[in-house]
Amino acid sequence: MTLQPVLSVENLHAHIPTAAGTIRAVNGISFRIWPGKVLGLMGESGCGKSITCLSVLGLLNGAGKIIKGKIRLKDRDILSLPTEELRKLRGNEISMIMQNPMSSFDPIVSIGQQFIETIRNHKKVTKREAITTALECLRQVELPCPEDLFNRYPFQMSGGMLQRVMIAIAIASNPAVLIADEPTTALDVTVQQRILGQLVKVQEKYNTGILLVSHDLKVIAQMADEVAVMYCGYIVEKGPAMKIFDHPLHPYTRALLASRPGLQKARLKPIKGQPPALIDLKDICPFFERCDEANKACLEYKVYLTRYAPDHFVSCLKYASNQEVVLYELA
Ligand SMILES: Nc1ncnc2c1ncn2[C@@H]1O[C@H](COP(=O)(O)OP(=O)(O)OP(=O)(O)O)[C@@H](O)[C@H]1O
Repeated sequence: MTLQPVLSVENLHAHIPTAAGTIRAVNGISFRIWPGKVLGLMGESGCGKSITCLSVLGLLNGAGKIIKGKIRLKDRDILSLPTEELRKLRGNEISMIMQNPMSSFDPIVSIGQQFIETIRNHKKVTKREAITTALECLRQVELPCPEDLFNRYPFQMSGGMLQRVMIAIAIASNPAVLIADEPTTALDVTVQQRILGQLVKVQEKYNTGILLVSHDLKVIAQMADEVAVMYCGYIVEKGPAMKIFDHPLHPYTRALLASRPGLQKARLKPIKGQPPALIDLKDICPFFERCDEANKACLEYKVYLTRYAPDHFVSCLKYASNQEVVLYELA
């Protein structure tokens, strides 16, 4: 039997219309998530990571629009599903854990009530069955005294505890895919490690495929099997985590690794300049202005993400063969 990805995203474009112009937030990205594997999505702030997650979850909600592309959850075409079907899918086969757990809970409803309602929104079970499932899931994420937590309100819990409740809610449906957008950013290091440990348990126990978004390279290095590096709405490099961290190819990936506290001991070197505005982004290599290795040819040829090794992809003229580049049309 051939292994099927749990989620596949193909040539996804998502734009945000604003009064000042169109923000090209996601520009033709493709990736797959495999059962029981973690894809780490990393890149600077504003590069389109969250808009990618929201697109996959069908939660752009009018703020943005998917212009083209395909998103498949196993063999279902998510983009063609009616809103109600998509809502059922969310919280069932595809679950999410967001950066700020406090804003994901209703402050005036107890944790237990919110947990039970979420379960019963997606499954035809009695209240008693929902309580049993909820308590079991809270125990799985090693929260002490789940019965006591049931009666608490979100403000009576720490960020780390709420994040674990979010994971408990996410696993209640045994999801095929879990989208975790900066799940540990707001937490101190000890709590962060506990949350990451929980995610690994979910991944192993349920064979869940995880899309893990983080700007923390250590988190990505610790968790990801594969990594996609995003810049200005493009994936500029993609491959096994070991290759991306040990032998990065794209000048942006190398600059990003050198600029962030991560695994290397060398002194941090900030990336010069700023990313270009995504409003009416020009159709040239988005890293051109900041790249130490750029030359005139970068302005003449367009390079797509191309295969450098069987499992390693990069979009940079340096690595492209003649067949893989296209002359820009002169304006
Ligand atoms: N609701 C919105 N209205 C207008 N622009 C938006 C909106 N949400 C995101 N953007 C813009 O879309 C682009 C991509 O944003 P996105 O939130 O996906 O980036 P990100 O990589 O997740 O950043 P961060 O790491 O800071 O969360 C940015 O230029 C951002 O300013």
